[in-house]
Amino acid sequence: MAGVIAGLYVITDSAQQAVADAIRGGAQVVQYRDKSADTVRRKEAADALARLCRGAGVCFIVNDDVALAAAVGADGVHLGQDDSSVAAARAQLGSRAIVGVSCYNSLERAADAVAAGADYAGADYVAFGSVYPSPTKPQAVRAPLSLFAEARALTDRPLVAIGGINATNAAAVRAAGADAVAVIDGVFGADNVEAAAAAIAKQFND
Ligand SMILES: Cc1ncc(COP(=O)(O)OP(=O)(O)O)c(N)n1
Ligand SMILES: Cc1ncsc1CCOP(=O)(O)O
Ligand SMILES: [Mg+2]
Repeated sequence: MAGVIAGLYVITDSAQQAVADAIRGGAQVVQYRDKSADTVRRKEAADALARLCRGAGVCFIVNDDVALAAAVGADGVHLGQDDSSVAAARAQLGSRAIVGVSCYNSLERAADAVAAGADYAGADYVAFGSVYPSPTKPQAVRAPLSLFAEARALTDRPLVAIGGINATNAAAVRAAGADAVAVIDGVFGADNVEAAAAAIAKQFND
């Protein structure tokens, strides 16, 4: 696993071939995000993605579901406001797991997420967004790009931007201070997934 959250971070609900294409294009992190209640399908898809990512040396994160992350040996979990706490996730996944937290447009939420508790180290990365209108989640709260400079003043941990990011705007997001961009439509909505991933990933290459 690549332990670092940086560059292109793709989010998918399963498509194996497309994920392999995105990794070839330069994705460094893959998140399994599947809102389906079909637990058998979720386990099979997460298992397959975990194997793919392990083989490629790419970091694999499960969205929302700490138990599923543990069951498939994922590198970590991504938690939103409706999900488990960082402390509970760490207790289940162990101290080496990567725990990311959605902060929407809230610096206060980010400060709380990265704060260490008595027996846990806080979040490993924090995510802000939607930074642009998102085709996947149009109702998502919007976060200004100026938030990244403010967030950098409160933590050294990786800052992830999400929402409406593509090859055209990724450079502006990086320039604003994001260490990684989490992308669904801008990669998996493209005719050529590998090329779309490469066009975003290369903007983080220097
Ligand atoms: C990297 C990353 N950032 C933000 C989110 C959104 O998480 P959340 O707010 O819990 O919303 P859902 O994705 O669960 O609908 C994410 N998944 N990944
Ligand atoms: C899960 C999530 N949270 C905020 S925007 C978003 C979806 C991102 O998808 P896209 O890259 O297609 O805008
Ligand atoms: Mg969530």
